Amino acid sequence: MLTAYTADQIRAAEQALMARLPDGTLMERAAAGLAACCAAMLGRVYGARVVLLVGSGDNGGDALYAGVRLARRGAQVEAVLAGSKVHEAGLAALRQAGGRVRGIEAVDRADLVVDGLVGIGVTGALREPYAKAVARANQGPGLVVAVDVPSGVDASTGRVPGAAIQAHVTVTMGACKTGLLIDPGAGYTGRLELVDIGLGAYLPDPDVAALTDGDVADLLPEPGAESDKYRRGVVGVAAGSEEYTGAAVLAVGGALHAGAGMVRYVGTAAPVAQVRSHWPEAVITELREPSLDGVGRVQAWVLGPGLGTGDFAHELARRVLASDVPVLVDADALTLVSRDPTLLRRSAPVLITPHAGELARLMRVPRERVEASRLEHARRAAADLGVTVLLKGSTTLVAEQDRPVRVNRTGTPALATGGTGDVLAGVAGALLAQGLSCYDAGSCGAYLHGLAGRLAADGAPLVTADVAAAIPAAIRSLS
Ligand SMILES: NC(=O)C1=CN([C@@H]2O[C@H](COP(=O)(O)OP(=O)(O)OC[C@H]3O[C@@H](n4cnc5c(N)ncnc54)[C@H](OP(=O)(O)O)[C@@H]3O)[C@@H](O)[C@H]2O)[C@@H](O)CC1
Ligand SMILES: Nc1ncnc2c1ncn2[C@@H]1O[C@H](COP(=O)(O)OP(=O)(O)O)[C@@H](O)[C@H]1O
Ligand SMILES: [K+]
Repeated sequence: MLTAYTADQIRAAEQALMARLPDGTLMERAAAGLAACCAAMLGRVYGARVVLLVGSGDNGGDALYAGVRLARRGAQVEAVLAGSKVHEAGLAALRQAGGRVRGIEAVDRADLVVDGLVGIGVTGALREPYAKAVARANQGPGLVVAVDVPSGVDASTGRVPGAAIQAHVTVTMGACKTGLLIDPGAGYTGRLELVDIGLGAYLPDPDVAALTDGDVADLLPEPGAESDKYRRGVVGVAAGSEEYTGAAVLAVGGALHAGAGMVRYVGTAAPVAQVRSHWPEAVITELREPSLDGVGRVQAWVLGPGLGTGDFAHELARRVLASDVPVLVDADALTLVSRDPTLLRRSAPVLITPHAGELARLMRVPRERVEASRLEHARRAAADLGVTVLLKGSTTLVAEQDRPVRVNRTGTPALATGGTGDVLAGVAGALLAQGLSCYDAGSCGAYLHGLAGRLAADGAPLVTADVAAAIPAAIRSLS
């Protein structure tokens, strides 16, 4: 599990650790790790042009001391001092090692730019002259390594209120910061490198966490010798309509490939015909009325993809949500729920799977506000609605009250294509039916969906149905 922390959590841990160590030890460790990463990025240090962007805090100190180490290995190190003050001891050490102070134009000929403008101490949008320095460094020819956090990214939230460094690599000290995993900040981070400065024992419970292959492999249920199709979990899919038949096919496809013992599909004539021809293994009930009578027992429902938002869909949604099993609420069912919040009054678990626009509608706020503060809105929706929230997007989040928000890191922009959300609903629904909690089903579902998206795309545009078909390969790739 990759765990991440807010700036306040990191500061508290650093203070506890620092109290036991001689002054300067942590910065020394940070600088040593940073210099090693810089050297690896450069390949050859001797003769390389390294430009340090130095702000007025300890983030600048890290950059200066890393610069000292690189200068001693023969790099030509230049420091651009952008702050109202500077870490004086660091600057003196750099000068002694042969480093020089230069103007911002130095970035135009840098092989490597080290962004030490600001780290966890940032407040609000970058001020001048930092913002101009950032714009110039982003346009320059050199590789860019961010110290601790790309300057301009809020370490605790991932918000980017103004200019920010676009890093190729971010070398983060002691522990990962929340803002490096959450968009928009995650999009500025590049590859993430963690330098161990000995903080581990002092860290509290994480703010957010990202699953790894091993975590997902451990969480996924494995059928045992005593399994039968009912014990493995039956997932009900209430999706599709006369107008939208494809969503039903994709959601059932996702569920079938994610290990459900059986999929029961309910829908009207047109989607029933499509589901029947694509998936002979699904057990189908054709609905003339919005009723679940005679459908048979399921362990979890997937409700909503392509369902429509008329009276028929509303009544079907009401009946599904009146059941006593977990329900995944997606797409059109989210529209129904935002119109009629009483639908969510139930005691069994609910996993909602909105994208930013759907969550904005549910929370009655502008979409841009959700996009800018995804973490805050996912958390707030989980608390206000009393449900588990899977907020889709370039980094998908799974929020549940009193748990670290799970961030999915397997996604790929190739998934930004019609119908992939329907597949995800089926996959996560199948995991719910197999007994995973909403929190685990949502986060493992997003993880497998992302891996499957990568496998299906393999460097080219993907066809959505291939994402469902690639779920078994994604599961195999975990071990
Ligand atoms: N503590 C430790 O043990 C360790 C800490 N470590 C390192 O220290 C870093 C934290 O250092 P920190 O606390 O000095 O804060 P930091 O991020 O340098 O920024 C503060 C300065 O930024 C400025 N500033 C703020 N907002 C701004 C804005 N919008 N636009 C422009 N400027 C703005 C503000 O300047 P001022 O307004 O005072 O001129 C303030 O002085 C941490 O990220 C890690 O790299 C590691 O070495 C490991 C050990
Ligand atoms: N840029 C991106 N990077 C990674 N994943 C993405 C990106 N854009 C969209 N996705 C994923 O693609 C899926 C799209 O789902 P959704 O918005 O419901 O679309 P649809 O309704 O067409 O199925 C979600 O799982 C989302 O997380
Ligand atoms: K920085």
